[in-house]
Amino acid sequence: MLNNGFVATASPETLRKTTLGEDSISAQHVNLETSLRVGSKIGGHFVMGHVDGIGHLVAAEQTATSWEMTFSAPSYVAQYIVPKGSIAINGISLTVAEYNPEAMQFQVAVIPLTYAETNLSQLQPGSSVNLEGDILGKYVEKFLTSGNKHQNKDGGSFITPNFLAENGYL
Ligand SMILES: Cc1nc2c(=O)[nH]c(=O)nc-2n(C[C@H](O)[C@H](O)[C@H](O)CO)c1C
Repeated sequence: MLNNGFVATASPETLRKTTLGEDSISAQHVNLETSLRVGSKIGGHFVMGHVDGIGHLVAAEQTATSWEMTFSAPSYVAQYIVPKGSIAINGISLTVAEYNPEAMQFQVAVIPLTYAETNLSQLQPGSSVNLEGDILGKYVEKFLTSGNKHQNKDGGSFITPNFLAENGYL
């Protein structure tokens, strides 16, 4: 800890996967958030801080009530994006307004509070951002692709597409 801040160590994995590894990172503003307390209200979705990959701002358009920002995402992040689902951009919990799977681009509507409090306001077309897909999608993917490894006491798999659909995951 310093008097006016703190120092963090970035591992090689972090430098590989996030914008912290880019040459242009120095002197940039960062978004800070204290950890969620167990039992407190959740204002967005579960942001783990585990960045999956880097995306880019494609375009930003100011409307009467928000900034509509379009981002591109690499395929390994795009696979977790669903319309009206959640995504973390630079650690900010945001709702996906629209998703274009062919272009691997998605849009978010940034409200004035978020625009004022985060570094989204400093992005220019082409700026890189850290993307984190919703962890719920990662668990669903794991269960659906892990075959019969997850068995109930009778040897059958209890996680089936029907089970997930009935419980609101699909
Ligand atoms: C789920 C969610 N979605 C949006 C959104 O679609 N657009 C937006 O501008 N803000 C959203 N927020 C709130 C932001 O996460 C919050 O304002 C910032 O993290 C600053 O605290 C949240 C929590």
